[in-house]
Formats: sequence, structure tokens, C-alpha cells
Amino acid sequence: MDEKKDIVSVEHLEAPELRDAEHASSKPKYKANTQLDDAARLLEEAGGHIEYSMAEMKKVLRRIDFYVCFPMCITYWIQQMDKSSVSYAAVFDLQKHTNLHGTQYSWLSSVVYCAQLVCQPISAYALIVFPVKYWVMFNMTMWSICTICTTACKSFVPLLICRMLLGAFEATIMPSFILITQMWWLRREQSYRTIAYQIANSCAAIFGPLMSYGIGRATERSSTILEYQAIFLFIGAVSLAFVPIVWWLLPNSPTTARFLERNGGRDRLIAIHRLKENNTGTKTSKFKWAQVWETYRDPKTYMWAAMWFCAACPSGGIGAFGGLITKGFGFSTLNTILMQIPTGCIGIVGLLTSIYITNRIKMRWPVLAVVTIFPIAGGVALTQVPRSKPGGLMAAYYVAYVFAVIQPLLVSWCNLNASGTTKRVVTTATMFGALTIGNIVGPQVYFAREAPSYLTGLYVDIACWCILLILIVTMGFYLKYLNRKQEARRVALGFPAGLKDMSIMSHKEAEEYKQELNAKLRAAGMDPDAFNENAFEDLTDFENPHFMSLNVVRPKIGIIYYSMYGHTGALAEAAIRGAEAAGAEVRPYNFQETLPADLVKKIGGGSSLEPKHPIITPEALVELDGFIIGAPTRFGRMPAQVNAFLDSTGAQYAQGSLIGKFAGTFTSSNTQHGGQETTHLNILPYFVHQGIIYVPNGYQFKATGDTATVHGSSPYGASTVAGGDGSFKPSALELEAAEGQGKYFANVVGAYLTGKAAIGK
Ligand SMILES: Cc1cc2nc3c(=O)[nH]c(=O)nc-3n(C[C@H](O)[C@H](O)[C@H](O)COP(=O)(O)O)c2cc1C
Repeated sequence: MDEKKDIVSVEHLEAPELRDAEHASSKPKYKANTQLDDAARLLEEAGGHIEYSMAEMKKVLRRIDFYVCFPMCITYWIQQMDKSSVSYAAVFDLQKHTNLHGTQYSWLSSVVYCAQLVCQPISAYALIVFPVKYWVMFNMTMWSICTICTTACKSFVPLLICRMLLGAFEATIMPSFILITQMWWLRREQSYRTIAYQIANSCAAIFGPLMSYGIGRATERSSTILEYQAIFLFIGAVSLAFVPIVWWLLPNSPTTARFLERNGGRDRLIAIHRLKENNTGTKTSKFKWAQVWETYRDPKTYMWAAMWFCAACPSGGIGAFGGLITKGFGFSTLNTILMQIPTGCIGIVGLLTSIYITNRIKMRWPVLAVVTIFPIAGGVALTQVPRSKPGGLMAAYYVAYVFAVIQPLLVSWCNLNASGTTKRVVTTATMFGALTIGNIVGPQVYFAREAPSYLTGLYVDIACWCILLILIVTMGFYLKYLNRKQEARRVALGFPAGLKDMSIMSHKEAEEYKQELNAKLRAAGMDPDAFNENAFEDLTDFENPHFMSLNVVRPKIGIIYYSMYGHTGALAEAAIRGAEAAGAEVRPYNFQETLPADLVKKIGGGSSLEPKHPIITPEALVELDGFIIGAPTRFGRMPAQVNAFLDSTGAQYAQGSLIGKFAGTFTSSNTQHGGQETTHLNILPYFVHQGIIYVPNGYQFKATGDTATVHGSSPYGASTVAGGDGSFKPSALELEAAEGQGKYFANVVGAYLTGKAAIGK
């Protein structure tokens, strides 16, 4: 590699306010967790430029892995041990000693997840207020104390309370780890770090039984403490002992981490600068309801949620009852505990093998599908092998335990799937919801009366895995189909075809691929900077390409209308739907009513007196990339209310701030010849004077060319014929034209802006 190539980046760094105008206008609400802003400030202070080689970057990355990923693994391991302590205790007759009956034992597992479900949003909120390290440490201390306190529990209710509190404190893990991961690693590095702490989970399945075995033996004949109590006490004490170690290692943020002080603070700048790539495409930190709506309109959201449920339900069940199932094969208590150890090894070996194969074949879903076949086979065997054959049953149990590999693989598959800040947050929250519900339901289908075979539980688990398998394959093909569609769009826009998924590439592969792609883009006369890496991640065969919008610029489209009787309003709603379907950020507005209210009422009007949307202002108009004006006819022309607003944009005319924006029109008139075309024409001079690009519909919608019935919608734009007395409602054809206009208009503006960004103009 020559010198020049080896330089990772030489970039001008923007101040946050330049990066994100919307962000700049809103003052930071909270004091803590402003790391991103601090990071940008630090870089700015360093002169805005930084050069470093790949070798330097890797060195910093290794240190980050040690100081951040390692303590995260410890924490994850500890929380898993604390959570599983109840299943180890169960093997030592916890139920008998504490008089548990019916589903009470199941509830000791389910309640942890119930508490997590409730507390996860609270914990996520707390993360905005408290520095992440302190929050994690506080919770780790508290859940360790909870585990220790469980020692003293001698009946169901105290046990339940301790477990519930454990769940509440452990709820912090997921949101905190997501935040920490995003704070330290590039998106393509994140899945491997996620997998690292998932492996720590499997380590718990090795150390937990080992510890329990040792404790069991040591306290077998003790008269002061029962084995199950000693397990809670010991595991709780071990977790508490790790608190100072994690405290010492784990930093709060890249801007304050002590381990980055080396090289006169250069390591810190590199660590921060690397992350700049993650911010590309993050336009705003504002919560957007449109994206929430979009998330729940996306069939993938439901498919991912169903997959999470199907993976978590058996995991919750076997997690709690694994020990009891194997004990039922006829092993002694201590042997049962030892028999759990290989499950941890299965998790680790299975995960590493799956990742290796994924990296080799550069596809995720086929690996996940094959992995899912194992637990199905193991589960079926568990129900079929005669109870007299403990060896066969144990083998079947181990095969079924490959299920432990599913969740980590699923995380790294759907992790990068959604883009757009709000959509990402909502998608993640939905996945967590499904995961937690699965974990709650799982133990509930293991009935005490069915011990030791727990057939219902096993049948439910097998059904879940079968559905999961179907969903994985369906999702694999669905993403492929979406990829193909997006590729066609990309090619139509002049971008190169055949983008690859960088998230499963090594640093070297990713760097080489970036160089190759940049060369292709330059050869096609495009600016590579306009194409960011994260966009590729969302576009490939293995990841969800739905959010092409990361590199296709999302236009801000205004639908601005005046409507006295509701007809123009109905067309406007259709246009909004159309523009939203095209992926635009739609901002609906109304024109200010200028007539006195009593007059409007006198002539039978009303809707203009109660505007549904904010009133348009000249400043809001300038914020838009394009807008469609909805103006009903007044004597063949636009209404005075619309004209009054247009006349108030003199300052914008003087500054030329509307030049290059896009506009369209739609209208409504009582009669067929009362202004269906002239109303549009009457607005056109305004566009011409302001330098606005006019987008007419032409004859693309059925209503325009159709003469079978009387209806509106001319080549100028959508319209409706309201009837002589205004009693008609916009027809299906007219609404179709309005919706089509919104979609077409947004696509035209979006393609223009995307092309503009790509050529850097
Ligand atoms: C003062 C005034 C003038 C109008 N002039 C015309 C006209 O020239 N031709 C016509 O067909 N309808 C005319 N109309 C009817 C309106 O265009 C009709 O009420 C409107 O399209 C309904 O739209 P809306 O329900 O969105 O308010 C006029 C209405 C008013 C109040």
C-alpha cells in the first residue's frame, strides 16, 4: 500500500451547527451526555484537520476494545450469571425449600423480563440525564446486592420481589450498551462487538454451573446455609467484586477517557474522528412522528418482531428450565449442574463457526437458517427419545442448545436495518418489546405438573423455531427483492450497481472496496463524498435496503392549501399520502383565512376557520425544497387568501431565496368550466417571478384523459369538480390524481436533490 493510500482520512471537520442546522437551532436540553457535541468541539479546537494511518487507527481501536469492549463483556457475563442463578438454585431444590408450587417458579424467571420491559424505557431516559458509566455502575452494584439479598428469601413473595428488582436494575444493560457501542465503534465494527459480549453470555453458561457445582459440594453438609442460598450469595458476591474492576476500566466517553491521553491526546482525536463516519446521514435529533408511522407501515418491522419473539420464547423457557429438564433425565444434582457446562461451549463454538461461515459466504440469512434447524431437530428428539435413555436425551438437549447462537446472529442481522434516527429508535424498542415478551412467555409454558418431561414447553419451543425458520427464509428473499428494486432505482439515478455489504468486511476489505467504489463513482462523474458508507450497509443483499433514503436525499415537501368547504382539503390529504409514499418529509400547511368569520359562516364555509395544519409563513416556505399549492377557484382565479400570502413574500423575492425550488398546484371549482385550468394558470406568473421550477402533471393520471364522466384533474395539476351547489365529494379518480401528483412531485424533487448532491453542485 503506498503512503497516500494508507492515509485513512484527511477531512475538513464541520462544527456541529454546520452539520445540522436543525440541531443548531435547538439548545441542548440536558447537561450530561453531550459527548457528540464535545467531540465535535475537540476536533474543531484541533484545527479541524487530522491525518492518521491505518496502523495508527488500528492501534487505537485495539485499546478501545480492551478498555471498552472487555469491561462490557465482564458486565454482560455478570448480569447473565445473576439472572441464571435461579436456574442453578432450582437444581438444588429451591422449589422444595421455599415451598414453590404451580407456576411460581416460572414467575421467578418471567418477572425479571416483566421488570425489564417496564424499566427499559426509564433506563433509556436516564441515560440522557446521567453519564453512561455511572448509570451502568450504579445498576451493576444494585443488581449484585439484589442477588445477595435473594439468599435470605425463604418463600415465593420475597423471591419474586428480589427477582423483580434484579430485572429492573438489569434493564439498563441493553440501552446502555447500545449507546456505548454507538459512541465508540463504526457501524460496521459494531456487530462484532455485540457478538463479543454475546459470547460472554455463553461464558456464563460455563462458569455458572462450575461455580454452582463447587458451591454445591462445599455446602452439601453445611448446617448454616443451604446450597441454593450459597449459590445466590456467592454469585452476588462475585458480581459485586467485579464492580471496582469495571469501574476502573470503563470510560465515560471518548472525550474524557483516560486511556486516550497518550500521544499528547492524538489517540483521542483519532478515536473521535473515526466516528465521524457514523454521523453521516444523521440529519436531526428531533423525534419525528412520520417515521414512527413509517416504522409500523413497514412489513419488516412485524417480521423482525415475530422473529425476536420466536427466538426469545424458547430461550426464556429453556434458560429457566434447562437444569430441571436435564435433572429429569435421571442425573444426580451435582452431575446435572456439570452437564450444563457444554451448553456454554456450544454457544461459543456455534457462534464463532457461524460468524466464520458468514464472513466466508458473505451472507447472513442462510447461516441463521441452518443454525435454526439444529434446535428443531434437538427439540423433536427430546420429545421422542425414550426416558430410559439419558445419554440420547442429553445428546438431544445439546443439539437443541444450538438455539443459543440464534439471538446474537439475529442482533447483527437486523441491527443495521432501519435508518433515520426516530425509525431506528422505534424499531429497536419494538424488537426489545418482542424479545422481552418472548422471554416472559417462555417459562410460562413449562408446567410444573408436566415435570420432568415438560412436553408442552418443548412443543411450543419447536413451533417457535419452525416459525422462525420460515421467517428467516422469507426475510432473506424479501430483502433480496427489495435490494433488486433499490438497485434499479440507484442505477436509474446513475449510481453504480452491485453495492456490497461493508458491515461483514474486515477493515482491509472495506478500505479496498471503498477505493474501488470511489474510483467507479469518479469515473461516472460523481462525488464519492456524497455517497456514505452507512448507506451501503443499508443497501446490500444482507441488510435491509429499504433505507436507500440515506443516500437518496429526502426532500422536504410542503402541501399548502386553502379550503373553505373541504374539497381542496380532501385533495390535499391525498397529495400528502402520495408524497409520504415517495419517502418525502411532508410538511402540511394552511393559508391564513382573511375573511371575517361571520361572513365565512354566512356563505356556508367553515373548514378555513379551523385550520388543520400550521399557517404557512414566508420563513417556513423557504425551508421547503418544493411545495404544492392547493387553491380553490374564485372567479376563475386563485383566492385572495392565497394571493395575500404570495404577496407577503417580497423579502424572499429580494433575497432570491425561492430560486430553484419546485412547485405544483391543485384546485377545485364548482363547475366543469369554472376555472379548472385558469386557476392554475393564474398562479404560474408567481413561480416564474420567483424562479421556481413548475412541475405539471401532464396526462399521466387516468382522470385527466378520461371523458366518460365529468371530473377534474387537468394536465396542470389535480382538481375536483365540487358540483353546482358544492355537494359532490372528490371522486376516486380525482383523489387518485391528487395522490399521484404528491408522489410524482416528491420523486421529481428527490431525484433532483439526490443528483445535485451526487455531483456536488
Ligand atoms: C367568491 C367565490 C367565487 C367562486 N368562483 C367560482 C368560479 O368562478 N367557478 C367555479 O366553478 N366555482 C367558483 N366558486 C366555487 C368554489 O370554487 C368552490 O366552492 C370550491 O371549489 C370548493 O372548494 P373548497 O371546498 O376546498 O372550499 C366560487 C366560490 C366563491 C366563494
